[in-house]
Amino acid sequence: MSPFETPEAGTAPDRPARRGPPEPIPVTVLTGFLGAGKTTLLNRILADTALADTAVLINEFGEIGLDHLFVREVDEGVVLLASGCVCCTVRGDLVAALEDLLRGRDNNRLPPFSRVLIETTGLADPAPILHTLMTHPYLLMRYRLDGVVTVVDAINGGATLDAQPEAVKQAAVSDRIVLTKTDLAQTDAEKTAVADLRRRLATLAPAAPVLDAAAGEATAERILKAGLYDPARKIPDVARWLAEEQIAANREAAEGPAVVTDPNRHDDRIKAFSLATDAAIPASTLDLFLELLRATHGGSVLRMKGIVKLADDPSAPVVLHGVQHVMHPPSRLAAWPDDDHRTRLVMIVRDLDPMVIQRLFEAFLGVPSVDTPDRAAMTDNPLAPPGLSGMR
Ligand SMILES: Nc1nc2c(ncn2[C@@H]2O[C@H](COP(=O)(O)OP(=O)(O)OP(=O)(O)O)[C@@H](O)[C@H]2O)c(=O)[nH]1
Repeated sequence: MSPFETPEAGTAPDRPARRGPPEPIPVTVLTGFLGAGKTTLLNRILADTALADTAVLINEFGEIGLDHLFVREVDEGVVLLASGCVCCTVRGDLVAALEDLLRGRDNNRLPPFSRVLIETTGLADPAPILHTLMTHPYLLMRYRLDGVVTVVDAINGGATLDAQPEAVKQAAVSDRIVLTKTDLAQTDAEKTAVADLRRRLATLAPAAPVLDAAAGEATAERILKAGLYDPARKIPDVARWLAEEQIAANREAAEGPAVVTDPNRHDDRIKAFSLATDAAIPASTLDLFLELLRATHGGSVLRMKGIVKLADDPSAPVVLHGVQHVMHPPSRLAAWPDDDHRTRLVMIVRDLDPMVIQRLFEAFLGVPSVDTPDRAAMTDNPLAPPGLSGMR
């Protein structure tokens, strides 16, 4: 009997029932650079009843994960992968999480799911993830890589492709590209930049349709069910990246996995860290902190997201999203999404010492510290960035 065949309960052992292997479960990888709009898209498509039986794995970069709080109806089908990036530090966790999902499904601990969606971190190099899904012997028996959906931010996308090689890879391996934030392109210059970005994406991923999220094109039906992932339909670089992964996998098999525990190992220039406080923050203090951050270090902050306890109503926290130089309008939640009621800000910065921001944050909160200017010294300073001097 083949290892895939199992006798039906009650059948005579000498006449095993002929049952084929279970249908492999399609896996979709949702990727895209920091803040491009992956979680927003995930929420939108999970609301589609056609995806009610989807298990979701979320990978986050940073010491404190927040994304899982914002995915609608977090239930036992949503698994938060360990801190660190799924493409390097937690590749083993990805395999373990996928195995665990199957076990849960097989022993009825989890509801039966018929699709898996993996949201990668914004910094993920997709090649190792795809390589794992396409070559791991056990995963191959029960799962099949269905497709890669890459989310690209229409406003920041061009600059991101210039500066971040991961973003180029994310676009090049995609089966579908979801272009977000086209609604924010208002001026002629911004609209021209979006048209340039579309041309660039067409060169990087010639076979991938580009779906405009703001125009309602990114429906569950259109972005999932891509068929079977086929590296041959991608630009030649993709096959090379996947081949490099095979070399890395062989080395790992020979020498054992590299022991990496630092979620910041991804790129020495990029650091993820978090700020947290119990204190309720006055809205004006938060505004000033964000304004000073933008004015002084805006170019270095790739991503900022957080949940904030405001002094006016500490029971209704505010969710903040900053993506490079764009600060998205904050939204107010009716209640805290989990038991942790502290303000938590996750920052991902490039070429900046996290301590600089940590001190700035503490100065605004009024935490005394040696060699740190207090808030008044910054805001009343005639040399303060425009818009800040004289503000309280
Ligand atoms: N105007 C507009 N805003 C959008 C759109 N898509 C996403 N956003 C906003 O962009 C911000 C970041 O979106 P997220 O979905 O958190 O981005 P992400 O890719 O999951 O972020 P990371 O997990 O940090 O990489 C949020 O404030 C969203 O509301 C869009 O099409 N238009």
